[in-house]
Amino acid sequence: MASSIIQDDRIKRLNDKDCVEGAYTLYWMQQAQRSECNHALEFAVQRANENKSGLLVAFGLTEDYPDANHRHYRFMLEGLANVANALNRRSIAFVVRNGKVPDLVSDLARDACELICDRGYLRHQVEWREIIANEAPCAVWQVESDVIVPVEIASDKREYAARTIRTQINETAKGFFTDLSTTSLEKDSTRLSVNGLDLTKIDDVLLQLSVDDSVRPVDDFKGGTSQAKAKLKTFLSRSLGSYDDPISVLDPAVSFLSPYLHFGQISPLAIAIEVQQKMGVSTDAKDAFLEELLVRRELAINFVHYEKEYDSLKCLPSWAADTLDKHESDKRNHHYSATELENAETHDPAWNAAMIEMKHRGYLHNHLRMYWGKKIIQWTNTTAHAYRTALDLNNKYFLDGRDANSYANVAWLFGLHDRAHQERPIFGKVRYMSADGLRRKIDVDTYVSQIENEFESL
Ligand SMILES: Cc1cc2nc3c(=O)[nH]c(=O)nc-3n(C[C@H](O)[C@H](O)[C@H](O)COP(=O)(O)OP(=O)(O)OC[C@H]3O[C@@H](n4cnc5c(N)ncnc54)[C@H](O)[C@@H]3O)c2cc1C
Repeated sequence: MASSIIQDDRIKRLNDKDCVEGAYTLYWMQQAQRSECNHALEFAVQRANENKSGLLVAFGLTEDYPDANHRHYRFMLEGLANVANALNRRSIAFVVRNGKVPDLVSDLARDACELICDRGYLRHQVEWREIIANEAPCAVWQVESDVIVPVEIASDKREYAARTIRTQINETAKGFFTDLSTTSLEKDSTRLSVNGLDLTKIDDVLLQLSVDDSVRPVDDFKGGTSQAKAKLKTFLSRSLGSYDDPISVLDPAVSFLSPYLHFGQISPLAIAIEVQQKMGVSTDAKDAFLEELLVRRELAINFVHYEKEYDSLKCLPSWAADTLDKHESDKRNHHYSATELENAETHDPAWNAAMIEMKHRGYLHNHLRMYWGKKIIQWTNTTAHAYRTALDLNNKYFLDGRDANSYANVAWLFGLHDRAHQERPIFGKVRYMSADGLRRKIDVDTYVSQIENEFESL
């Protein structure tokens, strides 16, 4: 059922200042880059109507966003162009400005009655909110919209594994499966005059930005909510029903939604509701998908929220750190530098194909990500070097990189959220994955020839 009610658990005051006289109510959009099923946006509309003010939505584009390159910026700008059109249709003003995010938001906050922001969980996102809540002369509200269950409701501590958070998250999720309807903005705000970047000319915007352009945009993924919804529609009609079946390499039954989730171009709640409501699909298939979207994804968010060292090996459980340490000097039969790995110059055609696909498509199926990452541990000389190489390549090439999922899953390769296994060379008690293990999951030969055919000439 559609409702404009935003659960109190999603809302938090970030300072104790009052609502003041101002030219507009300001929504600083950063994580939830969408106009649909965005609790922060709907809350901002409600506050603007209450304040009898217009609504300005502002996005801060910074050239030195951690680890971002041309591939990420283009995808994001395509999404922001979608947001601009959608907000315009709702008579809401939207501005994207380039600069230091806290400075440009604080600048706009000087003329605001109130400021509303959404919620990302990485270190710099938290720091930006703290600075802005301090500097804004008005009340600042945070509204959490990129999880199904608000992170502190899911758990009040860092969880050990999926098994320790699953019951609580599945139980509490029931209270949050409420679709969100839109509230009309009473005061047309499209005439608010604020200068920003022209999103009808993304190429020009990209030329103005000094960002790393060594990683090119990809053909298979275009950014934006409309693209995300098209992917979801295809997934629901063609693949959800076989989500719990073994994968076909040529046509994997996955949603391809991770880049859109990463940039907040689609809401996890909206996806989950559509999955639940889909007729003619088994409960097992739906549950298997929700295990990933709800339990695993929100376990990763629990991890970056409660673990300060989420991007360092210090985050590992002690059993994993100890066993890797004990086996660090074990002999490696193959040894590659970070450059050889990045150039896909190993003896293993399946691994090379995965690296090539990652570089050119910006995406890999989960089984291939596992194999790719486990082999980096096996073929590099220290755990620290393996961790840094895997995380750097992950964040450089994946469109969904630099996400809570990136940090949790790269650390998972080294034992995070996992249990001890039978001890073996190099890995110690950390889970191992062999080439045969990959062969049991996918048709490796077909996969390798498919990648060679598709990307050989590039
Ligand atoms: C070494 C390694 C690195 C990874 N790096 C990333 C990364 O940088 N960014 C990223 O989003 N995911 C990462 N993952 C998790 C997972 O592989 C991807 O989320 C998934 O493959 C994305 O494809 P999809 O959207 O088609 O997934 P689907 O199977 O359609 O799943 C739907 C959604 O559920 C979530 N999900 C699926 N699998 C996982 C998982 N294992 N853990 C947490 N959430 C999951 C994602 O949000 C995904 O979009 C990594 C996994 C491994 C093993």
